[in-house]
Order: sequence, then structure tokens, then C-alpha cells
Amino acid sequence: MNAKTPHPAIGGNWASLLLPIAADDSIEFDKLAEEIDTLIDAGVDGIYSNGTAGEFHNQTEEEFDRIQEMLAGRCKASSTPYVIGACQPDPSIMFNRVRRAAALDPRAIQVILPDWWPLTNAEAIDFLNRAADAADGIPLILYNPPHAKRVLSPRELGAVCAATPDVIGIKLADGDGLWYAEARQYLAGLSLFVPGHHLATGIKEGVAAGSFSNVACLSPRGAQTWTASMRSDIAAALDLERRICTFMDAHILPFRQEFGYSNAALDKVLSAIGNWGPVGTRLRFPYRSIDPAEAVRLRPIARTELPDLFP
Ligand SMILES: CC(=O)N[C@H]1[C@H]([C@H](O)[C@H](O)CO)O[C@](O)(C(=O)O)C[C@@H]1O
Repeated sequence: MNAKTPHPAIGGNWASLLLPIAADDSIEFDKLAEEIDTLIDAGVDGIYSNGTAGEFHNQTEEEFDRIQEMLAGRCKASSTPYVIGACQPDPSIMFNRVRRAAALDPRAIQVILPDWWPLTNAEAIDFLNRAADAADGIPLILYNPPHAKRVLSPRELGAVCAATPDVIGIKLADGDGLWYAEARQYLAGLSLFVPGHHLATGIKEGVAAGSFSNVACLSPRGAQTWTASMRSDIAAALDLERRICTFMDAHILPFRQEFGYSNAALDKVLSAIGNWGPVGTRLRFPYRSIDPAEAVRLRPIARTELPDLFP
């Protein structure tokens, strides 16, 4: 497929592939296979690898290849859409990952902007166009999280993406009403992916296409049902969003704010609370992991406060 030909739209509820990590820090590939099959069975709109939650920043190139081959093989066999994250702070490693990802024919490839010295807009355009060459016709999704070295405003993103036609979507954090107004003004035509626990708002604001989602970490099946409900009953979906945010603020964010755990640690504890697959809470060294006992403690609370996510 050529990048200038239309691509099938990407949106909805995307589950993050989380890495099961053994006590010796190795990736448990047998569990990873089981996890992928469980996500496919849950009927999510798609699965994506190597986001922050997938610890892309902490794996070897051999591990990268093995993870992506496993994801592509199992998704192809079940016709499940998949996106591969080729993100890496170093551009040359990233271009190589993009090339190898493209050979596996994903729906899209996610990249970040090189992340040591912040890029100017002109440099970002050059980088993304070269990544597009490496992607050989597979569209790109730019991942610009709040912790990136440079966080671009909707206006800046609009200017960069206008000059990078292969970038079809952006995964980013949303903001207040003004942010949504700017997103509508400058980012129309791009598929925007907002944080999972804000997806109903993003849809109501007419801005979000979907989410690479922390709610899917908690319950892939529940997040799918919730996402579908945004088309049929947005008021009910917004009510559940309010309860999800209350749960995250009270029980999940304190792990980061009070104890300094990483976002990936939070996503993994969510999956352990949901208890839907063989992921566990462990992260690779040097990152600290949340005690699995915390997941056991929070499990009944999640089910009481968010029963709709655990049908
Ligand atoms: C709150 C939330 O949904 N977090 C999700 C984020 C955001 O979608 C992204 O940072 C844009 O804000 O993406 C991930 O980190 C990722 O890349 O692995 C998964 C994580 O569950």
C-alpha cells in the first residue's frame, strides 16, 4: 500500500501489550503469547506494542523483533488489527525499528520525536518524513506524551503534520476546553488518540478517534463495551468516565505522586487488578514495581466502583 492511497481508519479501544517480566528480568514469552490470545478473545479494536507501558525503552533489538513477530503472527491469524511501536529516544535505532516493523505489515507504526535534545519543528518534519520513507507506505502515528522532551501544542502539531502526510494520527494527552477547541481548529483530519480515562470526553468533544488505553489495561473487554457505548449512549459513557477518573485519582495516581512509580508500573498494576491475563506487576530493572498485594487489595474496590467494566 502506498502512503498516498487511503488507509483504513484507525480508532476505538486499543489494548497495550504489557511485558510479563520474570524475577531474573527476562521476558516471559510463553505468557506473552497467552496474553495476546486473551486480548484477541476480548474483542478489542486492536492491540499495540511498545508504548511506554510496553517498556520499549528497556529492551534489546532481539527482544524487539521477537515481541513484534509474536504480535503480528497471532493478530494476522485472527484478523485482529495491530500497531507496532518503533519508539526509541535515538533516531537511528528508531529508523531501524521502523524498517523491521514495516516488514510485519501493521496498521500503523508509532514513533516518538528523538528525545535527548529537543527538536525544532523543521527538524521534527525532517525526522518524520525520513521515518515515513523507512515505513515504506505504512502510516505513522506520532506519540507525543506529556513527558516527552518537547510537548507540542495542537497548533505546532498541526504545522508539523501538514508537512508530513504519512503521519495519520497522534497519541497525546488532552487538556481543558481551550485545548479541545485548538485541537478542533488545528488537528482536523488526523486521528487523535487521547488517554483511556478521557475517551468519552474526547469523543463528545468531536476530537478523539480512540485511545491506546489504560482502561483497557484494567479490563480489555470492559473498555471495549464502554467504547462501543460512546456511540449509543454518550451520557452513560461520560458517567462511567467520571467514576473511572475518581477511581484512578483515589487509588492509582497516588502510586506515582506519593511513591514515584512510573506510568508503566501504574498500567501493570491496573492489569493485575483486572486479573484478566498473565502479566503481573513486575517491571524491568531499574524501574520499581508495585507490590502485587496492592492489586489484590484494590480488586474488590474496582469491581464495586466500576461494575460496568467487569461484566
Ligand atoms: C492514561 C493512559 O491512557 N495511558 C496510556 C498512554 C496514553 O494513551 C498516552 O500517554 C497519551 O496520553 O499510552 C500508553 O502509555 C503507552 O504508550 O503505553 C499506555 C497507557 O495506558
